[in-house]
Amino acid sequence: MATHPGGLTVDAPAVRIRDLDRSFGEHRVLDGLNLTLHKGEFVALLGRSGSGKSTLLRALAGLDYDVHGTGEINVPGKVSVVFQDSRLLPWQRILDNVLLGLKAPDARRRGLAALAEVGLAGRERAWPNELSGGEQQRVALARSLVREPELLLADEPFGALDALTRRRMHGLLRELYRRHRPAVLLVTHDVDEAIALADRVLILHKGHIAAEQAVDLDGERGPGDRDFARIRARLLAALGVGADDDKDGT
Ligand SMILES: Nc1ncnc2c1ncn2[C@@H]1O[C@H](COP(=O)(O)OP(=O)(O)OP(=O)(O)O)[C@@H](O)[C@H]1O
Repeated sequence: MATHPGGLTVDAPAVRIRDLDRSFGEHRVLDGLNLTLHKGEFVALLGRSGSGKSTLLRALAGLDYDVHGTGEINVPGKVSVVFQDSRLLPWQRILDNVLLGLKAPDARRRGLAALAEVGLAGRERAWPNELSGGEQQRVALARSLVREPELLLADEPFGALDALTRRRMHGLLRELYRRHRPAVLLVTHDVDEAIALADRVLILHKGHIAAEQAVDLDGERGPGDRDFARIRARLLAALGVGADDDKDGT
């Protein structure tokens, strides 16, 4: 908690990044980047291929061992990460994958509850290779949620799924978010996915956050909706993409 000079108490943000630089050798990828995420806020990050989205996510997750960098990063104690591939251990059953490294007296009960939440009740003894790609991503979400993160980092979590499965996963992620309320940073190439899921969309360009767009939509969010189309057009313009070029995202 922080206190304003006037005595008003406000929540500290979930994420605060100041002047972040990250370079691979001579190649500076992030350049004076500033970013704040509020507690319980769902933010999507768009940017052209190679713009540094994964580099930023890895910096937040504390996984950027091979990068030179400076800047200030403040994240909460409990951070979970979901990647494009589920990264399940093939020799561990589903429940053991969910509980990996989790030390809690009621871990098993929590693991089973998390599996039920992602629609995999009864599958706890299955092996990862017995599950479809979409089901494996459900397990990855359960593994993240069972840790009750204050910040969920997701790097193209649905990028490898077919369109229908992806839409189902959107509904699931939004529902899990509504119930657990972590702050979320979702990296995606897909403008429609960003609008469908996030409350704010950021665009990473030339090493910093070059544009931002609030998604002030209520209820169901579909590409047929007029306000959805308005936000989409703005984001595509900020990305420098013509609306007709974007059939496959950025
Ligand atoms: N380990 C590394 N060594 C050297 N350069 C790297 C390394 N990882 C990333 N880069 C470079 O850093 C830049 C940003 O990469 P990054 O993966 O963060 O981009 P991205 O926006 O996530 O791209 P994409 O959308 O294609 O996944 C790229 O030019 C990439 O080649």
